Amino acid sequence: MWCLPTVRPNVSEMFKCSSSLRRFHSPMLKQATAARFSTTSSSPYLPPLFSVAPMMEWTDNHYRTLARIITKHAWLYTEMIAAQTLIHQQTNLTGLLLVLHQDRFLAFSPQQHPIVLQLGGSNVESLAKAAKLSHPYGYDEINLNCGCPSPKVAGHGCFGVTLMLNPKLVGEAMSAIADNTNVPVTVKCRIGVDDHDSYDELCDFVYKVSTLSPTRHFIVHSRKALLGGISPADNRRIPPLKYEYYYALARDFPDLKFTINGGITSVSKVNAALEKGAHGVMVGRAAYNNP
Ligand SMILES: Cc1cc2nc3c(=O)[nH]c(=O)nc-3n(C[C@H](O)[C@H](O)[C@H](O)COP(=O)(O)O)c2cc1C
Repeated sequence: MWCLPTVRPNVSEMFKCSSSLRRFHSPMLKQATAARFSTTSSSPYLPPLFSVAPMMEWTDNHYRTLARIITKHAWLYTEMIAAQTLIHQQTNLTGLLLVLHQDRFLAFSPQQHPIVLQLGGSNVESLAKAAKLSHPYGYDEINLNCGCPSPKVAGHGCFGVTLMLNPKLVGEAMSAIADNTNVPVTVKCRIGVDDHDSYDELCDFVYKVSTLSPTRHFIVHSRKALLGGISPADNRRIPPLKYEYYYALARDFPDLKFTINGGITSVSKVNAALEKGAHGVMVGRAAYNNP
């Protein structure tokens, strides 16, 4: 049995922390980025210290170009791309970085490194093929979306956040993706879905995915998803954030890395999460609305 911390993290304490932009240009962040690139089998895997979340129709090439002017070190995620789309579009994939006008699916300018490709899908073969198709572009990491509650995504079989209900499938998919790439593979998930919201079920998901595949890093949007008809936007607002689930995962799986996501809206909150022990922090809406 897994258990939550007996003392709930004191959120107001988390927010009492000096805010300083210097942190983002600090030698610590530079070192973390350099260390991550030079990871060998003998050195431990390091997750990005700070990243900008994947956001459909928001974190496109234009936004990422702007973001990279602002920050050299933040990790940038693509919008989610469905594995099936890449397969259908494979004749339009050039395999070259700089042909953005011809290849709007995978091409990006080299300045955007470090950059993560987020895939969506649940068919193991399609995800493997999509990972293979993305290989020539040189993404720094491949991430699987296990958090999207959109009925367009989650409503069509096992895709997005509904994947959390099938950890074995996610483990197999991650293993197949890893077999077709030489970069780290990661999962972005919620803390639960509908009534499947116990800490035990979340641990079961993390345990199965990490034992069935080389996934060592989970990005945790720390609220559950409600599939019963609320909009994707409300699903990012209504279910309450439960950061205690995130910190408990970081405590209970010492061999894995976890990035915290959800409701982090300022530099001081980023720093507070890092000081509290988060391995990495991902910011979504705030990084778009106030770059
Ligand atoms: C417009 C929009 C589009 C999003 N698209 C995706 C997506 O493609 N993949 C994904 O994993 N999450 C997506 N998300 C969720 C964000 O990545 C993030 O988990 C969520 O916004 C919570 O973080 P925040 O409170 O810092 O915004 C999207 C969020 C927004 C606002």
